Amino acid sequence: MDSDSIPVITIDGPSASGKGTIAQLVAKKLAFHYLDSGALYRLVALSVIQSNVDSTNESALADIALNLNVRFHDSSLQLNGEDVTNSIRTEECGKLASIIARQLKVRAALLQRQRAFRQPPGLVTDGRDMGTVVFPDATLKIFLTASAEERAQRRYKQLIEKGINANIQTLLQDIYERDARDSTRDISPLKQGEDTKLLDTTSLSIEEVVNEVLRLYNACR
Ligand SMILES: Nc1ncnc2c1ncn2[C@@H]1O[C@H](COP(=O)(O)OP(=O)(O)O)[C@@H](O)[C@H]1O
Ligand SMILES: Nc1ccn([C@H]2C[C@H](O)[C@@H](COP(=O)(O)OP(=O)(O)O)O2)c(=O)n1
Repeated sequence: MDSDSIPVITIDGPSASGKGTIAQLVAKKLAFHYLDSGALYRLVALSVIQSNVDSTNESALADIALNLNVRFHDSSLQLNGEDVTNSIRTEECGKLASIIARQLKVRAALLQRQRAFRQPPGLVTDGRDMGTVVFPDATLKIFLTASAEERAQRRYKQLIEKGINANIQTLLQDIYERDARDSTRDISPLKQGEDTKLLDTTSLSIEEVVNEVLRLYNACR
């Protein structure tokens, strides 16, 4: 099966819209592979935090991105053999990832690694530019969103459940800032492509969203 014929579902959208949750559940239902592209940017950010490399040194960050020693195993993540599953989920890491993600060399260094996840029988992947840049020929492209207030509530609940300290007002401000940074950058901005289905999940349950994505996928195969 050549790579172009391997089905891909892309789920792009702003922070805490539910992309990762929905993508993982859809991948499980279809027995497809799953790629959390945001985790790659977060791993670069974590490497910067841990090594205090200058986050404006684009070439140094591109080297880090190119040589990430990462292992994805179900829902856990190892960087250089160390479990960083929760360490990358802090808002500090998410914010730095968003700042670093504006750099062309970092994005270029992660592109082939992301595309290598396209393996039989198929791939479900979430991020900001999966349908617009990484997999432009994806079988189904979804833009998943929700109100900023709902997304702040979801992220707050999620972080507290992970034992990570959080403040709802700070989270809401972080979400507004991250939304603006990710959608106004020059390179690979977060946007709904013309061939992309909009799914506003503000008032939908996880199950309703998963069922809608599966319905859309079955309708376009
Ligand atoms: N439709 C939904 N309704 C309520 N909670 C949701 C919904 N979708 C996702 N969540 C929850 O919101 C939180 C953030 O979801 P996540 O998948 O991490 O978002 P993203 O990957 O877009 O940042 C998770 O705790 C998840 O369980
Ligand atoms: N495909 C992607 C994925 C993430 N990024 C950047 C921009 C995002 O704010 C950060 C973190 O992404 P991530 O999806 O982990 O963030 P959320 O879980 O949506 O809060 O990385 C990107 O530029 N392109």
